[in-house]
Amino acid sequence: MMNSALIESLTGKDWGLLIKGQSKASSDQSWHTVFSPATGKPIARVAAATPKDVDEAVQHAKTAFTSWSALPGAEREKIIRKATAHVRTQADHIGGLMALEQGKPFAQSRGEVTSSCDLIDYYAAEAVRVEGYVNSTEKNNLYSWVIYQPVGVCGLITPWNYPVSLLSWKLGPALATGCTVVVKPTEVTPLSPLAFCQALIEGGIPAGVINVVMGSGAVGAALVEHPAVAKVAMTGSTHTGKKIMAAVAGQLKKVSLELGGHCPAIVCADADIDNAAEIIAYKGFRNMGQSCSSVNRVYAHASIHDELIEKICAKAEKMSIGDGVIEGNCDLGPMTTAETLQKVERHVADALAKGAQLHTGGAKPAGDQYQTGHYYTPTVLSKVNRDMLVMYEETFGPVVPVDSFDHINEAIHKANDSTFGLCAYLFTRDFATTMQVSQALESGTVCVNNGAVNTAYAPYEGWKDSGFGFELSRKAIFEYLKTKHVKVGF
Ligand SMILES: NC(=O)c1ccc[n+]([C@@H]2O[C@H](COP(=O)([O-])OP(=O)(O)OC[C@H]3O[C@@H](n4cnc5c(N)ncnc54)[C@H](O)[C@@H]3O)[C@@H](O)[C@H]2O)c1
Ligand SMILES: C[N+](C)(C)CC=O
Repeated sequence: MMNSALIESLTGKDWGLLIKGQSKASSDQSWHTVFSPATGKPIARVAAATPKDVDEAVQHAKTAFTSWSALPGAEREKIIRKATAHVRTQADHIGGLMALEQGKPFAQSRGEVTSSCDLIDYYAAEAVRVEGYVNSTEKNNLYSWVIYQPVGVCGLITPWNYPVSLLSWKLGPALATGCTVVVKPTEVTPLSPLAFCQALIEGGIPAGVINVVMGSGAVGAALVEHPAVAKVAMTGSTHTGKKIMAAVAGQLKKVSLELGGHCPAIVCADADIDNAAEIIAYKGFRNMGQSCSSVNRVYAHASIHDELIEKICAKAEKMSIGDGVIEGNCDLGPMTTAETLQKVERHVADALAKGAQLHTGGAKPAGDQYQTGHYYTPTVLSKVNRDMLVMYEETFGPVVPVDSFDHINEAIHKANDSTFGLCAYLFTRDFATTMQVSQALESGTVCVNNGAVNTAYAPYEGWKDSGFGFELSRKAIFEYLKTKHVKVGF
């Protein structure tokens, strides 16, 4: 729980851009206000960067690249680990800002900060493992080896649902490989990623290696288009991802895009139904469904359809909802933005108008304390079909629609009938079904009988409109490296 002294220390301030380790106002003195999703009240103001500020940040990152990339990997590892150790001491402060601006309950926000440090440490360990290799050649006096070198200045553009975690996925490999960065957090939740970067710098990351520019999508566009930015890593909507692809087309820079999802869960007749219900409720409702890997639609075998719905509803109804700044251990907070809440309301209304059945939720929670903020109750629908928005558009809210199937091929067909391909879930005890279905699903990640989509050691990449380019695992390292073949004759 956040005490009033902590809340007071975090609110009502002006936060500057972070350029070469210095906090500064934007060149045109413009500010952007950040609002609380729980109360609708202003929390703080952040400087809104101009293209001139973006250029300044990139130039400092470019200068810092020379010395940071020249450090031995072991030295970078030491500096990064010292910095994350310092960030951990600031977890209340950074997690508090996240709870205030994003709505995620304080305990979960704080946990996001510390797990992000763990992830950056995972990559710090990789700094000494950027290895090349030697080839056998066509002649005895010819030598050939392949080495990897950091790409240079990276533009890291992030969304509001996991404002620190999704930044750490990019910062970790970028810093470990010797790249320097300019971060453009979303305008909705800029405070926690800014404070996270500030703490890394206080902890010893040299000035200029990490810079932060805040502001709207136009600031992101200026960063993407800057000729000295060698690589862009962005997490966000498919719509913005496509705009970034169009913008970089003229410059041919490296890009990785983690975009939207519409993740299916298939529950077979032989599944452990309690486990399936628990994971579907957790993945469908946690963070108010504002996750790219949320369970967005369920296909349940007809024989267990009703039982599964009953069990998901029981989990949903037990979830506590509150202002996660005050009730730091509640399960769910408000949704982050008014637009996302409106989208959820529109999706549920559309489904009901087209014949869906509402089992639980479908409205704001009762009680005066929920009427101002962006609150919504976890919602379960059945009798859904492909004509309903909720079955094909990313809802990004706490709604689990459940359809049924008779034969597994029907479930596979329905699961793949999507423009997205980020994650999919399967619940079965049968090994052959596991092999057949996981092979057939058009998705970058398939989780069978579990919901732990993101682990440091496994690659994460979307298929189809969910983007491309790796995050997490050793594979992400190569997103921040250039390959060089050196061929020598004596
Ligand atoms: N695949 C994943 O790993 C993953 C993870 C989390 C969220 N997401 C997706 O993110 C979306 C929600 O986040 P959001 O609403 O912040 O997304 P968004 O696309 O609106 O914004 C993401 C970031 O891009 C910036 N931006 C906007 N226009 C830009 C432009 N023209 N050029 C450069 N940058 C620009 C924004 O300011 C923000 O910082 C959802 O679609 C969700 O699925 C995907
Ligand atoms: C994968 N996760 C939950 C960290 C963020 C996706 O939105």
